[in-house]
Amino acid sequence: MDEHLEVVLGRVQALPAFEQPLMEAVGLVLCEDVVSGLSLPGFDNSAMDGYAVQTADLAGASQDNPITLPVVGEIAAGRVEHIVVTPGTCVRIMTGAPMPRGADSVVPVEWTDGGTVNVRIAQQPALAASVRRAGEDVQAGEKVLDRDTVLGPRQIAVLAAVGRARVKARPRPRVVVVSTGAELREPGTKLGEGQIYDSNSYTLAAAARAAGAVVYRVGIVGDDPKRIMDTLSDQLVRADLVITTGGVSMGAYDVVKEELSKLGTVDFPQVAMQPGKPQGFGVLGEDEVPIFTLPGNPVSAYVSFEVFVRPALRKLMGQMPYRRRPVHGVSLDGFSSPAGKRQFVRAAATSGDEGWMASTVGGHGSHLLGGLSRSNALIVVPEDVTSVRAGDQVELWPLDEETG
Ligand SMILES: Nc1nc2c(c(=O)[nH]1)N[C@H]1C(S)=C(S)[C@@H](COP(=O)(O)OP(=O)(O)OC[C@H]3O[C@@H](n4cnc5c(N)ncnc54)[C@H](O)[C@@H]3O)O[C@H]1N2
Ligand code: MOO
Repeated sequence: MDEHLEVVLGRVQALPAFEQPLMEAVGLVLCEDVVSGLSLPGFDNSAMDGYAVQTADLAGASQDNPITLPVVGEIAAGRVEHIVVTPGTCVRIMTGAPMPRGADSVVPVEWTDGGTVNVRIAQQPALAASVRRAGEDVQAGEKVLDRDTVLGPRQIAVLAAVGRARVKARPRPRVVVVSTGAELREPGTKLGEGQIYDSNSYTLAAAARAAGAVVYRVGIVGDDPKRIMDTLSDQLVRADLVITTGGVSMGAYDVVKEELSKLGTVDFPQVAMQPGKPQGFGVLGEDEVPIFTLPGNPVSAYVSFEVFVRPALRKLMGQMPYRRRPVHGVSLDGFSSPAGKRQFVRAAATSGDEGWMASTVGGHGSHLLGGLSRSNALIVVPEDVTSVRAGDQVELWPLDEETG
């Protein structure tokens, strides 16, 4: 399994970065150091709704001994008023409004009678109280974000605040998902005898989107070799990565393996893991677009995505770490595991005061989707372990932590 993952990660390279509007860049990896062109705050301004004053005028002001000052003007946020606060006067001011010349502190309105012609002030502010200084947050010329930062809401906040409309970031990979198999029908339509709904293309499209990709779910293409190959070649123009499912084991109609093997650019190894033994990986077309041909069994397809495709998508996006961060915990159930294969067991895991605990859900069969839907983790059993007892320490992959 590790060898195959190395092959995959050796082949997939991070997508080139380009300038993106801020909202397109949410969740992407920044590919430049961002230096602020301006200071934050950009000018001295009030932190309170109140009165801009000369502090010295209010020496000794108290509840019992309020001091009255004439109000010589008013400044709201966004206004430029060239009013000067001279000794013995004050200016009504709103939060975020530029400090007028002459004033050296702000009295919050709660300490006053709220007057607009004259105001009674019952407390002396400290010098510079409630004044937000130009540049106290960010200085012009200062680096605000480092290259390789993943852009979340807090990083987008500072980018917008320093006036950036676009940033250089690695784009979301475009992923094409195709499912093969003559038995497949689209959910919402009627099933005939021997037919099943195509769940894999939905599973994989959802998983790729959760990992950050833009997904084109092509859906069912049947098992006609020409149709499969034509669809793949048509889709290549909009794909940074292609995923197919089905048709890669030993059956008489395993056409994906048969047809793609002829190209010589896709390999079909048997990987020592369960589920997910029959794998296919390689490149297609002039642009050498990476392709994963995942097994058709639904749980195998999903586990294969987790083990191989998700790390590849994260590498395309430049998002470290590529692999899921494993945790350690206790298995609450005992079960057996095949010798010589790494096994991924569906589990419901919780993390509490005593660390991680995991119960197995459903059976081990690669067709058992009911249990998969109740799981939120995989227990990973090494190749040389053939039985896990209740209470044993195990490696766990929590599956719902999209950033880890
Ligand atoms: N003689 C052997 N038979 C099988 C072997 C083997 O080594 N020797 N390996 C088994 C393993 S393990 C797996 S996994 C599967 C892989 O099969 P394929 O990738 O060829 O997939 P199919 O045969 O097309 O389908 C397998 C199974 O999955 C269902 N399926 C397929 N696509 C979908 C879909 N989009 N949504 C829902 N379910 C899907 C399909 O109906 C089959 O039941 O091969 C074993 N056999
Ligand atoms: O190894 Mo297959 O991928 O489990 O059912």
